[in-house]
Amino acid sequence: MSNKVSTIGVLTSGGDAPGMNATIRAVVRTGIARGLKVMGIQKGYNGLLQGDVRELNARSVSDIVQRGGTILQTARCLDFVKPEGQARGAEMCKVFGIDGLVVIGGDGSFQGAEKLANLGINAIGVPGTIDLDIACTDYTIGFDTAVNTAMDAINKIRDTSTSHERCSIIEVMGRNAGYIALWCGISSGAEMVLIPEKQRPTDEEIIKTILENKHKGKKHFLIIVAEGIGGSYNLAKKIEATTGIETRASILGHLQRGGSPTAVDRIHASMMGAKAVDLLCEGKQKRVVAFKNGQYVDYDINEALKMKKNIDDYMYEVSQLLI
Ligand SMILES: Nc1ncnc2c1ncn2[C@@H]1O[C@H](COP(=O)(O)OP(=O)(O)O)[C@@H](O)[C@H]1O
Ligand SMILES: O=P(O)(O)OC[C@H]1O[C@](O)(COP(=O)(O)O)[C@@H](O)[C@@H]1O
Ligand SMILES: [Mg+2]
Repeated sequence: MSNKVSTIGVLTSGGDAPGMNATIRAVVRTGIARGLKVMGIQKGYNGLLQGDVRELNARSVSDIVQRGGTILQTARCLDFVKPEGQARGAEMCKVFGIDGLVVIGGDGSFQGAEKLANLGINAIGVPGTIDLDIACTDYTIGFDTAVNTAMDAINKIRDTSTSHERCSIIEVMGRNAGYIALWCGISSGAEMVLIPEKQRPTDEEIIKTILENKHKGKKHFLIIVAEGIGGSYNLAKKIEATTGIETRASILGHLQRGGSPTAVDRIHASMMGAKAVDLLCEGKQKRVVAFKNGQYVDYDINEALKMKKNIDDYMYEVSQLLI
């Protein structure tokens, strides 16, 4: 079957995520294997508007499968949210002969991809975010690495917390999503996990839980707080003042977004990147690549953007039982 595209572009957009480089590599090498010309667009939609575009060959993506970040760099581009910016973006694709685009990013980036597709530049989204908050897919590139990086840091904090018989509050990323916090809570053996999707317990309830556990013989305490809940330093002061238990807060921050991707991230990233190219070759329009029920599948971008994702209630309940 003949390809429906001849030149494709690839960009990364929104927050970077470990594994994005493996996706870029897969897009470039699958594209070349399918007989396509592949153009790399630097710094997301910003680079597209500025014409920061260059051809990539198989060697351009050597030695990156194991690297965090994104060699194409990324950006949040406000101009692209406006119709004039989107029209200019479509125009720039035409200038560079790009007739299909792979957009690696989160739901915001997919909205941009949908707008480009409406302007005649077919675009396919690949879910790249450490937050796991894209509804159509069970997996987003970067999540496994971010959770493992955070877990590793939490293990280290736990060592010193145990030695001093302290309470440690650890804030992990996720402005609107509690997946990293919940997975870290269960995998690190935290007493409590505070996430934006669930009603936050009051300070008094948190303190009551700590004291109940102290009476049962617990000597140190671990509380994981998602960024979207925040307030970790204040909570630490209040716990210490009320219970007399020395309490320290640590905000892990951007270290969670970097680092060499895990095998899980490299595999999903490679498979999803290859699938995005094959969808373009088949002429499928406005799709998002997803991993659902153990299969790589694709959805219409608009349908994907309308889907809702909820934290698994049973998983949240179990996180509260294992203390
Ligand atoms: N409604 C929209 N229309 C067009 N482009 C958008 C829209 N929303 C976001 N974008 C583009 O996608 C970029 C990344 O979106 P953002 O929400 O910051 O990250 P993510 O893609 O990781 O969710 C934005 O900076 C903007 O350029
Ligand atoms: O790096 P910034 O701009 O401070 O953004 C922080 C946010 O980006 C993330 O790391 C990733 O979010 P996106 O993938 O949606 O961009 C969130 O967990 C965090 O809340
Ligand atoms: Mg997002």
